[in-house]
Amino acid sequence: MSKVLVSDTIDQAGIDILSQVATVDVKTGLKPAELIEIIGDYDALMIRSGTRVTQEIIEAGTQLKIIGRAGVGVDNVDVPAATRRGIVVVNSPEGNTIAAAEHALAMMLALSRHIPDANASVKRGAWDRNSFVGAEVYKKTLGIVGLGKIGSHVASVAKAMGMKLLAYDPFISTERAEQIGCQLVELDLLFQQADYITLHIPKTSETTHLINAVTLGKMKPTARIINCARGGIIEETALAAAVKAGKIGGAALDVFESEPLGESDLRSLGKEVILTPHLGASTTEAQVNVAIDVAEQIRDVLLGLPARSAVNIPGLGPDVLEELKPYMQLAETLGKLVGQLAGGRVELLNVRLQGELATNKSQPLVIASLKGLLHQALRERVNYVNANIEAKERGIRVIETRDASVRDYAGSLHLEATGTLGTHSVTGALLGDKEIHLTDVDGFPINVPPSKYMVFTLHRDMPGIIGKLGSLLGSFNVNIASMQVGRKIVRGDAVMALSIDDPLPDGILEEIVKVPGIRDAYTVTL
Ligand SMILES: NC(=O)C1=CN([C@@H]2O[C@H](COP(=O)(O)OP(=O)(O)OC[C@H]3O[C@@H](n4cnc5c(N)ncnc54)[C@H](O)[C@@H]3O)[C@@H](O)[C@H]2O)C=CC1
Ligand SMILES: O=C(O)C(=O)COP(=O)(O)O
Repeated sequence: MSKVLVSDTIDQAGIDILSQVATVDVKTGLKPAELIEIIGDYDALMIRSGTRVTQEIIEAGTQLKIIGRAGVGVDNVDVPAATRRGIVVVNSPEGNTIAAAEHALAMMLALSRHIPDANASVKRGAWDRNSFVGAEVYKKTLGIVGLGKIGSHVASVAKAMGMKLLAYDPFISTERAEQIGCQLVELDLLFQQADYITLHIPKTSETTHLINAVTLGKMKPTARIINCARGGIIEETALAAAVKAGKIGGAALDVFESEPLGESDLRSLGKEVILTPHLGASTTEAQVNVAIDVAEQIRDVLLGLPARSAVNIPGLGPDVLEELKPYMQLAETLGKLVGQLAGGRVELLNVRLQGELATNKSQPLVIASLKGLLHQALRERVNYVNANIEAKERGIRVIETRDASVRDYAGSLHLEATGTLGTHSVTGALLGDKEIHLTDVDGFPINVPPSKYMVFTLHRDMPGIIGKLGSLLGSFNVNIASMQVGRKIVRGDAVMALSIDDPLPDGILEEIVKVPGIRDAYTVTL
């Protein structure tokens, strides 16, 4: 039975799902050294933001197949290191969207009305109404940095509260922003005009310290900043200094450069600064959502199925996956076949999407083709996660082409591999009930479903050759399940595809090519 380590607090609903397929150990608060010591026993690791999954931990996780982040941000996981090792990293992109957006809105209102300090003063026994006169958000300008899932929900609620919305997000269109009721502007303009600035971006090299002494200087002295995205987007010492000097109205922070927050100037600031301990996703609803979402993906991957929200398998979102799954199986089979026909070292793989398939996303099909191609060399060490990297490291160039005009089948996939021993090509399509069929080998039309063990020959189309091959294989006790010949012209060159029940015993290929008329023979395992 597989073993899963849960190293941060997650909802029981997730544990229940994992327990269907694995032994689950919940061990929270582990020190890095403790995690390194035990991770080698586990097939999967489930975390939240509390565990830093470093390269060292990934390398110690020799059995690891998947790292599941029960939440959105994967900045605490060394994703490139996981990818190199072929470990899938999954998250829950939508499970806590509402929780995080509502926390940002709550922070904005709490900041405007001094709720935390007013509450504390009443609890201390005071009745001080003068110190806590607030400001309305109605008709104020909210600047949203990052108009993704959380930023968009913040926008729709803020709009309903009568706020004017500006947004900065270089990756979304003006139309999309307008749909949400936001005016897309440059960052400087947003900084200059906003009364409230809320951050909903990932932490990347571009966004680290996006809010610093210089950018703070561009804001209104009354502006209030909310960060429920990631610590480190704001330079905390610069922010604390700006608040202290009255250069900025205030800030509400849920996330910090280093968590838990240690010694910090922020702690000593007054009612204009509100701090919460990374609570954005901490609602009952969100925790159930993310735990189920990620536990299901871990379960699926441990059962050998694909994950729907893998962050390190490009182009493999749930929508794409559902539609392309049968074609990915086709691509992988064709990749295995063309790799074995090509033999030797493959230097170039041409992946051509034909017919209806030409309008589809090609990336997952290229990855699946490469996975198949590299299977011969790497066996189960190659997967959807590392196929691209492994191919690059082996110097395999990949060309993707599309040809919508090929109409032999609704949609077909053509792979051509060129290597040290020459060029081979195969084409396949899904027929009937999505059954894989090989429809072309080396330019010769055939129509056979692939089987585990196959033999292909290139020969001259002439009487008697099929009989000779049949009796040769019979004499070695090789049972032929099916046989088909593909030819372009009568008595020209032809290809024969044979399905056999067992692997071809050693030494027989050499006998096959001795049959007069047979020029080449290949045996493949699919
Ligand atoms: N405080 C908490 O507990 C939580 C924090 N988060 C964090 O909130 C952030 C946003 O999450 P989602 O909305 O789900 O992500 P998302 O991926 O839906 O949206 C992020 C948006 O930021 C934009 N963006 C990327 N780089 C940018 C840049 N340099 N400048 C401006 N915009 C940029 C993207 O185009 C995208 O539209 C993430 O950092 C996530 O980790 C998420 C959930 C809970
Ligand atoms: O989902 C995210 O990105 C979060 O920041 C939530 O973090 P958490 O799961 O509460 O540790």
